[in-house]
This record gives sequence, structure tokens and C-alpha cells, in this order.
Amino acid sequence: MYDGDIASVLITEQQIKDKVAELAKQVDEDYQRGGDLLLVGVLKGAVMFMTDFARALPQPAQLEFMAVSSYGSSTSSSGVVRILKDLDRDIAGKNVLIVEDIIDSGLTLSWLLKNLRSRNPASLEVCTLLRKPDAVQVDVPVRYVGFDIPNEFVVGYGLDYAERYRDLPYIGTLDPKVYTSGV
Ligand SMILES: O=P(O)(O)OC[C@H]1O[C@H](OP(=O)(O)OP(=O)(O)O)[C@H](O)[C@@H]1O
Ligand code: HPA
Ligand SMILES: [Mg+2]
Repeated sequence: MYDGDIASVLITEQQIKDKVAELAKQVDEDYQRGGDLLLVGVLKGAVMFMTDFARALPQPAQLEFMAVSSYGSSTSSSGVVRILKDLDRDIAGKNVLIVEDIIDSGLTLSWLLKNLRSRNPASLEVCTLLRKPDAVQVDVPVRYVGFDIPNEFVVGYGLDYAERYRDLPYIGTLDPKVYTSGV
């Protein structure tokens, strides 16, 4: 699949699987007495992580999705976050856990936290599979982090470059020729 486009595998399918199980166990322990856990997956990037995470979570949770976009077909954030699809229901009084694939500049998440906080959830936390170094500088509280990764553009397991590579089962970096070939 995508022969020759992937320069290196950063995180294997098995490493992702093990991490998802570990994060789900942690979340399960933390939300034992809370009840009413509502997962908010951020489309489209978080779709693989969200569905695997929800199935690995021992306790029941409701699934909601929100679609926002700040990258378009570029490899750097425009900083302008747009809601492409809002939540279908009210989250007031719910224990909300945002499920993200990656925190890069942190702009998407800081905007999202502000937006969801204004809807008065009982609690609001974040679980991200990946985090890049710049995100640490932005003051966004992230309770659960799968992997801290280097500052390189990555694809796979939901993450795209120009809408491609989301369907890879692992996370990797792209061969530079992909950025210049204009496909
Ligand atoms: O921390 P940031 O620099 O804001 O970047 C992180 C966000 O960017 C990506 O989404 P994107 O806007 O590309 O939409 P997508 O999920 O549909 O690919 C990713 O899925 C995160 O939501
Ligand atoms: O490294 C990345 N890859 C894909 N999408 C992204 N959105 C923010 N950072 C990234
Ligand atoms: Mg994207």
C-alpha cells in the first residue's frame, strides 16, 4: 500500500494497539465513579483511534463526533479553526473526554477546549494518541498522551496528507518526493 511513499515507520501497528489498551485502562480507572462518559472524537483524524479506543475501554461510553479543520491540504496549521460538523447533542453535565489523533501546534485543541467548556460539561479532559513538541508550549491541559513524537509530519492511522494515507494501519513519515510531486 502506498509503495515508496513512506520513508519510515515511526510507530508500528502493534505499538499502537498496546498503547490504546494502556490508555483505555487508565481512563477506565479514572472514571470509575463518574458515570456518563461521553467521548468526543475529532474528525477525521481521530476516527481510527476513537473506534479502537472505545472498543478497548471496559466501561460503557457514548460516542459523539465533531469535525473541525485547520490544515486543509497543507502540512502546517492555518490557525483558523472551522467547525465542519458540530456535536449532535447537549454535553451539559456530562463527563466529556476529547479523543484526538494528534496535538501539533495545539491550536485546534485550545480552540476546541474553549468551545466545549462554554457548553458546561461536568468535566472536560483530553486523550491524544500523539503529541509534538510545540504543543507543550501552548498552555493546553492534556491528561492522556499516547506518544510524544518528534517534530516531523506524520501520516497513517487516521492522519492524512492531502486526504491520503489515513487508511495505513501504522504511523510513518513521508518520503519528501510526495510533497513535491503534487499528487
Ligand atoms: O495541534 P494542531 O496544530 O492544531 O493540529 C492538530 C489537528 O490537526 C489535524 O486535523 P486537520 O485540521 O488536519 O483535520 P483532519 O483531522 O480532518 O485531518 C489533527 O487531526 C488535529 O485535529
Ligand atoms: O503531523 C501531522 N500529520 C497529519 N496531520 C497533522 N495535523 C497536525 N499535525 C499533523
Ligand atoms: Mg488533516
